[in-house]
Amino acid sequence: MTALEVRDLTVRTSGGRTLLDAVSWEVPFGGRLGIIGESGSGKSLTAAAILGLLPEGMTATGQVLLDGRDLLTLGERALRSVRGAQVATVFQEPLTALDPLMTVGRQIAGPLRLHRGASRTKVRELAADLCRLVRLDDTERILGSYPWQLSGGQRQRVSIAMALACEPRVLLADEPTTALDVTVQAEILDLLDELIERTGTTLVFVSHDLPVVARVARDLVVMRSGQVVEATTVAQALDAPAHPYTRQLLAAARAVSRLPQEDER
Ligand SMILES: Nc1ncnc2c1ncn2[C@@H]1O[C@H](COP(=O)(O)OP(=O)(O)OP(=O)(O)O)[C@@H](O)[C@H]1O
Repeated sequence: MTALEVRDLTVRTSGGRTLLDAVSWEVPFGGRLGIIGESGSGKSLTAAAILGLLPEGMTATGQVLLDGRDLLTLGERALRSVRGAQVATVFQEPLTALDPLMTVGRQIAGPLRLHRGASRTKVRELAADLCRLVRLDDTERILGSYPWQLSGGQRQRVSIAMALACEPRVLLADEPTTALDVTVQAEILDLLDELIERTGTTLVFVSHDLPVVARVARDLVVMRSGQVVEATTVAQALDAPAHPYTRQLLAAARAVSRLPQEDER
């Protein structure tokens, strides 16, 4: 069964420029979809349109079906209860998602109270559990810290903990590891991989980086200039990419040699 489906999603500016052009894809429950494309291809706008967070003046047409319900028809109030509770997000720079003036403990508590209606004591317990889940074992210190007192990797772990706090159906991750150095990036990808597997959360993972997507996604949508140019699987894209643009992305990724070379596989 389909967890999230985007059907003919088209986004236009108030000036009539088409930024997304009839984008369609779907991801089944427990599926892992990667969306890849170069800068400006429309990946982030797709994510924003799904969440009802398009910049002012842009309009979206088509359908965004979550469990069969079209999110594009929902008002702001209804959307707010979808965001976080049903579709959670992790973004590139956790500092923009985290409030610099609030301790990590209070930030993790927010969604737990709002969406899960947990009591104060229960919230403290759940927050500590979540920290351990994302392997922030120095729980008391982490919960009492402000975001700027943590490393980039720790902050992204906190964002992941917050995203998973409400047991969302879909986790939408937009370049979640791009700002991290390669070692930390690998740790965060392994963590995401493990948590997604364990919780059965449906994953939509947006990145410009094919090797990164290949690590966590199974299905793949390749975007260019606001359109889907190829819908395939990661395995197929690595093995026999059909579209010239996908071949180009693969060649570029191989050139920096983080994917097995053709003769090594
Ligand atoms: N606020 C905006 N106003 C006008 N055009 C915009 C705005 N935001 C994005 N665009 C345009 O929409 C297109 C898609 O942008 P989008 O941010 O979705 O690309 P992306 O694939 O996510 O790129 P990146 O990897 O750099 O984030 C681009 O042509 C971009 O210039």
